[in-house]
This record gives sequence, C-alpha cells and structure tokens, in this order.
Amino acid sequence: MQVRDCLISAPGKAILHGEHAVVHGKVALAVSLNLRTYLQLKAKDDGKVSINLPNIETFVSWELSELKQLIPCFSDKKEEVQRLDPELVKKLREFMGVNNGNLDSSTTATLAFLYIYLSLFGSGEMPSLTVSVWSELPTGAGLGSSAAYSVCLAAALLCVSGKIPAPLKDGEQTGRWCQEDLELINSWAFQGEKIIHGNPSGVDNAVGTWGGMLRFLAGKIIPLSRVPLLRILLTNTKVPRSTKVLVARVKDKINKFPSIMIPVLDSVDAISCTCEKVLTEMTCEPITGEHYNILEELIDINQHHLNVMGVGHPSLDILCKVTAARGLHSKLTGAGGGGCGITLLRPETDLVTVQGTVKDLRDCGFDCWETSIGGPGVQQHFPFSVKEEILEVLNRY
Ligand SMILES: Nc1ncnc2c1ncn2[C@@H]1O[C@H](COP(=O)(O)OP(=O)(O)OP(=O)(O)O)[C@@H](O)[C@H]1O
Ligand SMILES: C[C@@](O)(CCO)CC(=O)[O-]
Ligand SMILES: [Mg+2]
Repeated sequence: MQVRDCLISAPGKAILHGEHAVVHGKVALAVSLNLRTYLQLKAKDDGKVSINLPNIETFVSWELSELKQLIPCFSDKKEEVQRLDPELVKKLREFMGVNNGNLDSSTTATLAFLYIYLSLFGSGEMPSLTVSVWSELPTGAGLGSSAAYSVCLAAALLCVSGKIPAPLKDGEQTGRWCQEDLELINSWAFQGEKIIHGNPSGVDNAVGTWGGMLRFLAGKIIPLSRVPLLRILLTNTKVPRSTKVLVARVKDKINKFPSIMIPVLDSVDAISCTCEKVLTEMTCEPITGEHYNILEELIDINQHHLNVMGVGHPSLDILCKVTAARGLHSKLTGAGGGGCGITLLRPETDLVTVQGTVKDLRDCGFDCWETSIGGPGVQQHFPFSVKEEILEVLNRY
C-alpha cells in the first residue's frame, strides 16, 4: 500500500449552551476555537505501527505481526462505520492488557487509535506508519480535546485508506474536504469519541469537523452562517475531570429523579433556542445593550442548571464570583466538574476591566485568556504553513 505522509489539524470547541442536555436529545450551541490539535502521519517501512502522543506522555509501538492477530475480529467489519462494537473494544482491551474499568488518558487514546486503524485496515493490507499528535488545547478540560484528536485520527487514517482524497492542492497552504468526505470523517471521529466518552452526543466531533458555530440536535447539525462577533474570555480552572464520568453522573441523576431533571433539560433546551434567536437578531438589527443583557441572563440561568445537574465545582463557583465582581457573567463549558468556563465580554468592556479580570483569575491559580472563535474545521496543511514550534514537536518522532 502506498502511504502518503500528511499533516492534519482540527479545532477545539466551546459550548455556549446545551452541554449534557444535548446527550439527552436537547439543542446545543457550540463554536470552534482558534486552538487546534495537529496530527502528522508518516509512512514507514519497518513493519511497525507507532503512536506518539506527547500531551499525554503516551508512546506506543506495535509490530504489524502482533496487530495481525486481531484481524479475525475486524475482518468481517467491512470497513463500514457502524455502531461501536463493544465486543471489539473488549478484544482490544484484552490485547492491551487493561481491565474494563481503566479510564486513563493513555488507554482511551490508544484504544481509539487502534479501533479506527483496525476497522479501516483489518480486512486488507495493513500499512506501517507513525502517527504523532500535538495539541494547543488543554487535555480533558472541556474544550473538546478528545473530539479534535478523534477527528484528526479519522481524517488521517481515512486518507491513507484511500476512502477520502488528500485535499491539499499544489501551491496551497491548506485543503478542506467536500461535504460527503466531512460526513465520513465525522462518523469515524464519533466512534473515537464513543471510546473516550462512553455516550457522546456527537456535538464536539461535529464542531471539530465543520468548524464555525453550529446548532446541534439529536445528531442533526445546522451551521449558523450569520453570527455576531462575540468576545469571550476562556478560563481553565485546571481541575482535572473526565467527560465520561460526568456524562454518566448526569444520566444517573435523570434516572433517579426523572420528574425533577427532565424539566431542567427542557429549560436548557429553551435557553439554547433563545440564545440562537438573540444571536440571529444581532446579525440583522443594530446590536443593543438589551441583546447583551439577555445573553448574560441566559448564561447565569444555565450555570445554575448545570449545578443542579451535579456538574458544577467549587473552582467554577470561584470563576463566576470573581467575574461577577467585575460585572461579567460566566458559566462552565463542556462537561464541567472543573475544567474550563467561558465569560462573555460586552463590546464596551474595556481593556482595564479585561486585564483586571484576567489578573484576578490568574491569582486564583487559573489560566485565563481572551479567545477568538469560529476557526475552520478539519483541514490538511502544507507543512510549512504550520507554526514552527508545532512542527518542531511533531518532527521529534
Ligand atoms: N492531544 C491529545 N493526544 C492524545 N489523546 C488526547 C489528546 N487530547 C485528548 N485526548 C484524549 O481525550 C481524553 C480527554 O477527553 P475528555 O472528553 O475527558 O476531555 P475534553 O474532550 O478535553 O473535554 P470535553 O469533552 O468536556 O470538551 C484524554 O484523556 C485522551 O484520552
Ligand atoms: C458534556 C457534553 O454534552 C459536552 C462535552 O463537551 C458531552 C457530549 O455532548 O458528548
Ligand atoms: Mg471530550
């Protein structure tokens, strides 16, 4: 098999409204960030398959002959995207010598790689290659690092398998795939997310694939083409958490108190819809202070709902309190339980206020920065169009 090297990236995301509720069929509004995950795939002729994941200190190499033992499990899969096969995941766990309860970063990231690699190549020729991944996103902090990783894996391995073309044209810096190819990337990335998350809604991999701002409801993705420019402060409380654990916690709560929790999910759905309506109005009529007042109130209400769902954290309470002292409104983003929060900045929020808030939050031990949103979805890069420090990390392996 002729393997061509490729360099691919996908963005992280922030959820404006609808995290957790989206897992239960409610609307979410999400937007891509200007922080990306980069994956370099290199052809090899040493009969090995290797992954280098320096963000999570994971470096693994297998002989092709070892991986071939797994072929009988994968060869009847016909390389189709389908429901994640729990039997195959179990076989992979046995192969890796890990037990079912093991949720560590390294195990889940390795499983996601092996599942996609073996599903795509298990019934034909298995290529020798090395995949190296480096991300600008904090890992496991609510900004969609797992989805950006899964989207990059899916795009790179689909390219090698020949199921989608390499879109980069001579002389271009970046290349994007057509809609049909993006859909295929998204569905394989969703399998990766299932391995990492357990029960993902698919919103994170959709943002990683298409970029921009989108409305997500029960697997249906509607890109919002006209959105106002929003200024957002991102804060990473640095409290580690696992999306898988938090999603399971919310599910348990819904099962235990359905009549209490279902109205909360419905209310979050209404918040997402109201937010979308306000954002649309802001693009077709003059933006007023009232638009921002409503966006701020929606943030406050949703943050309370997320606390009710049991995914708050004292560090997120501190974030809300510190920003409220400066007249700003915040909520957690992503799975919660620590991780990241977003703070809406108004157009008139001046530099002194922003700098003061950032300092207050850094004094709490948090990372904090103003971010730009709406970056492009998954893309292939001409190597020298990528920042030197990223190439330097990827080229170490
Ligand atoms: N750069 C990376 N390299 C390898 N694996 C990664 C990388 N980034 C994320 N992962 C995998 O994703 C896991 C983190 O996923 P998790 O869903 O818990 O957090 P997140 O995606 O950052 O947050 P959220 O889902 O709330 O947006 C890691 O434990 C690891 O398995
Ligand atoms: C918590 C959650 O709603 C968002 C995680 O970014 C999980 C999901 O939608 O898969
Ligand atoms: Mg995730």
